[in-house]
Amino acid sequence: MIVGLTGGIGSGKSTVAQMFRDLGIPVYDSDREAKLLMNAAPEIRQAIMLNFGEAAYTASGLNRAYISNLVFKDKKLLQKLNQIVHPAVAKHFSKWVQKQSTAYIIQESALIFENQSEEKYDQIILVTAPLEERIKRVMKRDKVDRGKVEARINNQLPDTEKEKKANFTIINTNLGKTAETVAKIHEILLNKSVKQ
Ligand SMILES: CC(C)(COP(=O)(O)OP(=O)(O)OC[C@H]1O[C@@H](n2cnc3c(N)ncnc32)[C@H](O)[C@@H]1O)[C@@H](O)C(=O)NCCC(=O)NCCS
Ligand SMILES: Nc1ncnc2c1ncn2[C@@H]1O[C@H](COP(=O)(O)OP(=O)(O)OP(=O)(O)O)[C@@H](O)[C@H]1O
Repeated sequence: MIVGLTGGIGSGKSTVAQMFRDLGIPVYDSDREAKLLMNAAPEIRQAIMLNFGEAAYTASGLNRAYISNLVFKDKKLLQKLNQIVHPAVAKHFSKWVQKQSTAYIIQESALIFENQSEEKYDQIILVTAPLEERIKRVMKRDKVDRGKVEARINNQLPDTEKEKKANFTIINTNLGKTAETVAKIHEILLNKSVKQ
């Protein structure tokens, strides 16, 4: 059974993902794998340099600050980047799935609803938190200004839209409560996987 784990920037997806890993569930981190592929796959590297210029890479690899400065204020460029990266991630994920053997596995991705890819999942878990709290968390975590966080939020759907489509919503404001909710969802998913 394939479970999607999504939520806007700073909602706490990675925090929740770690809680599921602690329960023994494999989690595929799409952000992380996208970055690895952007560095390692020659055809992706080439396509990115062609569209974003040589400055897209430095000696140490992908120049994330340079690319994010371009794409999060220009929807066409973001679309271009997504077109290059997302199919490669999807292919890599399919191979990864085949190697797993637990009752269910999770794909963590910020963009399940934005990409209209909900059909790929048997169940979808949404992580939410109040907008202002999310902005503050990311400003603190990444040491960036409010504008940088808001630019990304502007390229994501509002939680009100996502809540309608998710099977489970975790309101992540208190870590203890979040862990309790994760444990409950885990039990439900184990039950569902038996019935499948
Ligand atoms: C632009 C890049 C280089 C910036 O890297 P950076 O380390 O600053 O951010 P990171 O990848 O950790 O993303 C953090 C958050 O930004 C938001 N975000 C990232 N990519 C996107 C996108 N294409 N559209 C909307 N929001 C996005 C998400 O909330 C994500 O969780 C990077 O985000 C990227 O390569 N994005 C395109 C690939 C992608 O879509 N990844 C996300 C899911 S596969
Ligand atoms: N309930 C919480 N209370 C306080 N801080 C939290 C809580 N949940 C997560 N955080 C912190 O907020 C920040 C964002 O959380 P996390 O990285 O898990 O979010 P994310 O949704 O994966 O973000 P992104 O979309 O940027 O990858 C982290 O520094 C994390 O430690």
